[in-house]
Amino acid sequence: MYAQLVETGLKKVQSAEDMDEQEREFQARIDAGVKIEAKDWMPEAYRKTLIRQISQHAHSEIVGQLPEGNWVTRAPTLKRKSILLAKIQDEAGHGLYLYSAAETLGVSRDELLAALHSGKAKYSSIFNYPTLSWADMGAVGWLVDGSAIINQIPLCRCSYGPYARAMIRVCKEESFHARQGYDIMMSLAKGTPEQKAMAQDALNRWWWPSLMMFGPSDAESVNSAQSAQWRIKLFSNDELRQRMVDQTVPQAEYLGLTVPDPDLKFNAETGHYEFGEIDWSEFQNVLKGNGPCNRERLRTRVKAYDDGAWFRDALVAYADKKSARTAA
Ligand SMILES: CC(C)(COP(=O)(O)OP(=O)(O)OC[C@H]1O[C@@H](n2cnc3c(N)ncnc32)[C@H](O)[C@@H]1OP(=O)(O)O)[C@@H](O)C(=O)NCCC(=O)NCCSC(=O)Cc1ccccc1
Repeated sequence: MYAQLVETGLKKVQSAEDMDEQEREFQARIDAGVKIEAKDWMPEAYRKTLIRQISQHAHSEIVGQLPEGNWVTRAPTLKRKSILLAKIQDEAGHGLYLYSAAETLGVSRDELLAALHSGKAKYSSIFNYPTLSWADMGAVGWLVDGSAIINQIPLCRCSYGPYARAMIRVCKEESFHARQGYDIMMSLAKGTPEQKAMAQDALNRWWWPSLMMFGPSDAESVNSAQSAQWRIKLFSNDELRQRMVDQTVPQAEYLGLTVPDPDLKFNAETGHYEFGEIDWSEFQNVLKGNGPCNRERLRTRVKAYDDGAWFRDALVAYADKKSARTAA
C-alpha cells in the first residue's frame, strides 16, 4: 500500500535524502519490522501521529458506550441485557487500555480528556448516530464492531509496541461483540415479519455510516502515506472498506436482508463487490460536529466527567493520606 501511495504521488512523505542520520536509522528499524517502544528515540511527528490516532481511538471506545447504553434498561431479556452490559463494559476497558498506551508517549490523560471535552479531538463518526430500536444493538455489533475488527486486526502488527499489544486483546473482545450483534440480527431476521422489518430498518440506517468509519477515500486521506511509511497503517482506508463490504454482503444475504445500495454488485473477475458512491458530504458534516447526536454525545461525556470530579478528588485525597502515613 505504501509503495502504491508514494508512486501515485498522491501524498508527500519524507524521502531518505531529506532524513537525518537518526531518522534514517529509525525508518530502517521500522522497515525491518522492529517494534518501537516507549523509551526509544522517535521523530516528533511519529509521536504526534500516534498520540492523535491512539487518543481518538480511545475517545471512540468511551463515547461508543453511549449509543448502546441507551438500550440497557430496555433489552428484551435478562440474558440479552447481561450480554449488552458486558459488551459496554469491555468498551470502557478498551478506552482505558488505549489511554494508557497514549500516555506512554508522554501525554497525560487529563490533556487527552480536555481535548475531547473541548471538541478539539475527534472520535469515530459512527457514534454520532442514534440507536432507535433494539435491532440497532444487533446492527451496531454486527456492522460497527465488525468494521472495527477489520480496521484493528492489522493494528496488532503496527510499529508501535504498546499500541500493537493493546490491540490483541481488544480484537479478541471485539470479535465476541460482533458475534453477539449478528446473533441479535439472526433472531430478528428469523422472527415475526415485524421483527424482520426492524432488522432491515437497522441495516438501512447503519450500512453507510459503517462504511464511513474507515475514513475518507485514499485520495482524500491526508495522513495515510506518512502513517503507511511508519507502518502505523498497514492497509489503506479503501482497502479495508472493500474488505468490510466483501465480508458483510454474504452475511446480509444469509439473514435474508437487503443491503441498501442499488449499485451493489459482485464482480466475478475481481472477486470483489462493487458498491455505490459514499455520501462524503454527510461524513464531513458529522466530522464538523453537525451529525444527529454530536452535541448530545459531547454534553453527556462532559457531564459524566464533571459529575465524577468528587470521586477523583476523593481518590487523590486518600492516596495522599496513605503516602503521608507511610512516610511518617
Ligand atoms: C482509519 C482511521 C480512523 C483514519 O485514518 P487516519 O490516517 O488517522 O486519517 P485520514 O487521513 O484517513 O483522515 C483524515 C481526517 O479524518 C479523520 N477521520 C477519518 N475517519 C474518521 C471517522 N470515521 N470518524 C471521525 N474522524 C475520522 C481523521 O482522524 C483525520 O483527521 P485528523 O487529522 O485526526 O484531524 C485511523 O485513525 C485508525 O485506524 N484509527 C484507529 C481505529 C479507530 O480509531 N477506531 C475507532 C472506532 S473503535 C470502535 O468502533 C469500537 C467500538 C464498537 C462499538 C461500540 C463501541 C466501540
